[in-house]
Amino acid sequence: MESRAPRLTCNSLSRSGAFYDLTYKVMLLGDSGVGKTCFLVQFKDGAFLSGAFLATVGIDFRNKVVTVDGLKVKLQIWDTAGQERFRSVTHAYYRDAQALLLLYDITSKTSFDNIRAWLTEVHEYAHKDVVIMLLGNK
Ligand SMILES: Nc1nc2c(ncn2[C@@H]2O[C@H](COP(=O)(O)OP(=O)(O)OP(=O)(O)O)[C@@H](O)[C@H]2O)c(=O)[nH]1
Repeated sequence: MESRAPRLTCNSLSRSGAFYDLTYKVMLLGDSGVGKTCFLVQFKDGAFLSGAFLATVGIDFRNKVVTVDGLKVKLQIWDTAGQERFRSVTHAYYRDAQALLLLYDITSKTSFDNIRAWLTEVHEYAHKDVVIMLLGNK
C-alpha cells in the first residue's frame, strides 16, 4: 500500500472548548535565535515577545484553530530548540508532522547557510511527503 503523509481527520473538541474538523501537526525548525518562539507567539497571540532572549529547552507546542474554506483546522505547532544539544530530543517529533517551517534570520548568513543541514535532518527523520516552507524572519 502506498505510504502517505499522516493526516488526522476528526470532528472533535479541543481542550479550549473549540470544535474543529481537522488537525495538523506543524514544526518550527531553524538555528537558535532566528525567532521561532517569537514567530509562534505572534501567530498565536498577536503579540511580539519582547525582553531577554530565552532559548527554548527541548520542545514545546501551542494550538491554534484557524478557519480554512469553511473548515475549522486545529494547528498543533511545535516550537523546537535550535541549539545542537537538543537535536536528539526533537528528531523523535519529525515523523508524524504534516508541515515543517524552516526559519532563518535574514540578518544572519550563517543561519541561512545552515538551512542545508536542517534539510538533511528533515530528509532523514521526517515523512517523505511532508510540506516544507522556508521563512526568512526578523
Ligand atoms: N528584530 C527582531 N527581533 C526578533 C524577531 N524575532 C525574534 N527576535 C529576537 O531574536 C531573539 C531570539 O528569538 P527567539 O524567538 O527566542 O528565537 P528561537 O529561534 O526560538 O531560539 P531557540 O529557542 O534557541 O531555538 C530574541 O531576542 C527576540 O526578541 C523579529 O522578527 N525581529
